[in-house]
Amino acid sequence: MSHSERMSFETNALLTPHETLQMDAHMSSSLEFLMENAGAMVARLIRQHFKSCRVLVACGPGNNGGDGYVVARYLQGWGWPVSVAPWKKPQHGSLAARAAQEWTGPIVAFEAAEAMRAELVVDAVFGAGLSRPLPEDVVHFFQHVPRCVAIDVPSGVDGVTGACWGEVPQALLTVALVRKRPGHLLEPATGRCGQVVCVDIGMPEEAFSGLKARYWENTPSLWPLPLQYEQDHKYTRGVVSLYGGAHMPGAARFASDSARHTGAGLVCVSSSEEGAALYRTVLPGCVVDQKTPYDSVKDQRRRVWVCGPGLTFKEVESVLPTLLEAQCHVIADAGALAWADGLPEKLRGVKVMTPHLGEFVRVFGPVRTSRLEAAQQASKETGSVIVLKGADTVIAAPDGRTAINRHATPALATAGSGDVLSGIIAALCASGMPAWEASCAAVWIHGEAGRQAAQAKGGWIVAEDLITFLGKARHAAEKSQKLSINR
Ligand SMILES: NC(=O)C1=CN([C@@H]2O[C@H](COP(=O)(O)OP(=O)(O)OC[C@H]3O[C@@H](n4cnc5c(N)ncnc54)[C@H](O)[C@@H]3O)[C@@H](O)[C@H]2O)[C@@H](O)CC1
Ligand SMILES: [K+]
Repeated sequence: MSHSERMSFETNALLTPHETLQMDAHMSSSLEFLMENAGAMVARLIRQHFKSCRVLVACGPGNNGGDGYVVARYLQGWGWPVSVAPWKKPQHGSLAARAAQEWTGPIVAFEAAEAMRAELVVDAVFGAGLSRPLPEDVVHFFQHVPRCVAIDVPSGVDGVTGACWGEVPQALLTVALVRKRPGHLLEPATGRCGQVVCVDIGMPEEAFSGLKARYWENTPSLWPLPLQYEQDHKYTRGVVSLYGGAHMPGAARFASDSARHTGAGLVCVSSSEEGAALYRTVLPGCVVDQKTPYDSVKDQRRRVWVCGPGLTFKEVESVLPTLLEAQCHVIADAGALAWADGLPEKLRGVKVMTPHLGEFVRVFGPVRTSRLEAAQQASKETGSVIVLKGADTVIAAPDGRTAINRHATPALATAGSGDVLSGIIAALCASGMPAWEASCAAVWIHGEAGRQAAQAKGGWIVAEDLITFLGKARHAAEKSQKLSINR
């Protein structure tokens, strides 16, 4: 059992609407208590973030609306001027209907004019499970809202994929209940959520029984990094190999430097005669040879390979099939992805693929669902871990485990940054981490190095800067892991 499976629903696990329904079914006798707590917590957060002002709570017919009625009651109890605008009344006898009955304050029409009169609107129309386009009148209403706080998600956000069912409200603050949802971390929803704060509503532990987390926010508690030991030598730390192209040597240089700075014990670079002469001068810390891939893979220590950075179609063709035949652990990027143009089966056996969206589409075809689902599907079909890069990098494993990374910075958008990431993944795979955990850890460390470099350099960095911060970034992850163990 992997570390993440044992963790069940730790705080970085993300809840899908389907899992929320399962929990609710489990906790049917406590739902009223949970709704009361949810409403009270949202009201408290509003009190923390805003001064007393005219509040309008927009309530839908379901439990999201139910939470809204409770929020209204608490704010009014603290002396705030509050009205409720029901979009549709809750069904008679439902939990939300009971919450609505307890609201004795003003009820106004669900109209743009009312939204404009308010100073703050609470969006309690729909929760994260909405599966149809937002009704026109809801869109129109929220176009006139001054400041908005959303319960669960801004209405119209798909809680799993982060897709928006039309023009969703722009919230300043979104209050997640129990755990965040995948959609909170994925674009375009993230941009509509504002600050996302997760609150504890007193959900008992037993509600999680039988549930197995499948989505996580990418944090260091998800992937234990190997420690350093007194007895370590370079081979226990791990060997990373790459094939260095003769035409674009910079990419292989970034990948090998980054593997070394992340902790690989040894990096071996194989190349042609012409390439090897060049790599010997620019990579003094690496073993450079002119071995054919066929000869290289005979060395059982050279199991982990980066293939693709800086390679032409012909070079990939001459290396990758041999590596896959020998069942090496291949991290495929750049040229290797271009080589598979429209034919993902050519990459069968690759451990990790690291496409950005353009490369992903080139290999797998247009994304017809969401980026999240497309990455999951591609991972399932190919058996490879898919690292779909972006501001919200998705790391999907063939068994369905999916991490979403927000630990990054726009400063990473610089040439060579992807080569650095493939080197980090390789170093962590070579140290013995399983492919998905290594990929998650690498994406986090890459983001942390970017943040540290950007801070040190005043915001604008190049790939070389990133590499010099990798050791510190790995150390930051280790420190954070120690803290979470001690908690
Ligand atoms: N276990 C938890 O995490 C808890 C969740 N709670 C709340 O429960 C919410 C989820 O409640 P629900 O599952 O009732 O979902 P919603 O509150 O989103 O309700 C959806 C309702 O709206 C109706 N609807 C959607 N589109 C419509 C349309 N175009 N025309 C007419 N009706 C339409 C649906 O048929 C459904 O009845 C969460 O968002 C959260 O606010 C809280 O009450 C506390 C406990
Ligand atoms: K909402």
